[in-house]
Amino acid sequence: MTRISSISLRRVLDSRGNATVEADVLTDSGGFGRAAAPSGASTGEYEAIELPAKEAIANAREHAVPRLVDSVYAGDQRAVDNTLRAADGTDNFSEIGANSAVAISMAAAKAGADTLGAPLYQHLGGAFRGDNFPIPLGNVVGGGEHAKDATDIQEFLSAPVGAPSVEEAVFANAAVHARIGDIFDERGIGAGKGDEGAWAPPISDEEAFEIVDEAVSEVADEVGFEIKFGLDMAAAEMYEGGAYQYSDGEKSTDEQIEYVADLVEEYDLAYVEDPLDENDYEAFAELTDQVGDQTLICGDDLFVTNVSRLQDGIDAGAANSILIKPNQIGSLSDTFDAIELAVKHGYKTIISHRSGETEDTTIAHLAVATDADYIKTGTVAGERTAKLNELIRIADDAV
Ligand SMILES: O=C(O)[C@@H](CO)OP(=O)(O)O
Ligand SMILES: [Mg+2]
Repeated sequence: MTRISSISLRRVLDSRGNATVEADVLTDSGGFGRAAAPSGASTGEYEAIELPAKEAIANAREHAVPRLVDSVYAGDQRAVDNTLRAADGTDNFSEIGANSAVAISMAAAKAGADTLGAPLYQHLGGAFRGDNFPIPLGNVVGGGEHAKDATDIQEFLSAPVGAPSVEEAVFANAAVHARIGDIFDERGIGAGKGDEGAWAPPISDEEAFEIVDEAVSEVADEVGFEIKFGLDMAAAEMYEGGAYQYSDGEKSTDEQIEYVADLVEEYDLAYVEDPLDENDYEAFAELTDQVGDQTLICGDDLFVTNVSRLQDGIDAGAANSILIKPNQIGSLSDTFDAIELAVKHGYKTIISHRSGETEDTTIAHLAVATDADYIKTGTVAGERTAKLNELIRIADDAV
């Protein structure tokens, strides 16, 4: 029996030192699941609403917990998530908070898996999952909203596209991160780290491109397989007054499209996330038309893991891949719906962490369960390695 017998909610720390929501779900037969909500800094305008942790917990205790306990089966994910939606009563979880909702949704999934004695990825994805692994995109240099006085572009991402195993891919990204640290030392550049553990150097984007390119090719030579790199431009954060604001001037939308297309060409980029503003489907479509056969153009703030925004993108031909963040939409069922729609229309899927994270490893299981093409979950910091190490364990059949 997987009927939920109790739900506890508490405030815990995230990696930025902010409060977030952790949920424990217990079932009649002793199944147990624990999960915590992550939190974004460069959040999309259309994301589900994160409430202050105390408020989210109080509201979920009042509205959601009584509806779930003794009534809903933890193994029945749709029922759990429909109950969360009904208890909330809004379309963006602004009543109980997407942070409470996603923590309960993920904890229920883990309790369901525990009751079955199955690993989470198998409970979510079925018996035939566990052989295919996503390519990890590793944030190695960054700035934007994740670090002050660093690059304009939010994330430079190592992409070990030729790695023969997930383990080798994870170690390749760590080697790229380390090599970049050495290059900074050689050049006398003092760099701290941003919210996700990437280097946050006080250099221009241009210099960052040159350094990341050098590090990636050196490590590729060492390990003997292909490593490319990509970007999260988080361009909605730069878009102000009808133009993209860079430290050395602004670019119109047409100039931004040309700039990104040139970067794809020059650096053979594997991936470009949010190169344009979150409201500009048309510009996304134009760029996708120009370079979509050479690289992934990914919508994060553009789609916010939301099926209706994704459908608009599909109709417009905007992007060819989607970033998937369960807390952007608030439940695992909604997350699965977005993935299913993406796959149906040939969009690649990238399961992603947030800049504020905990030691929770749900997204590693989600990526394997859904056969995702990529996972973006950092490179070195503990809350990032929690997910990367979990992928290695899943590959080793040790979860
Ligand atoms: O923009 C992003 O893709 C994410 C994760 O890297 O950042 P944040 O969680 O701050 O939105
Ligand atoms: Mg992003």
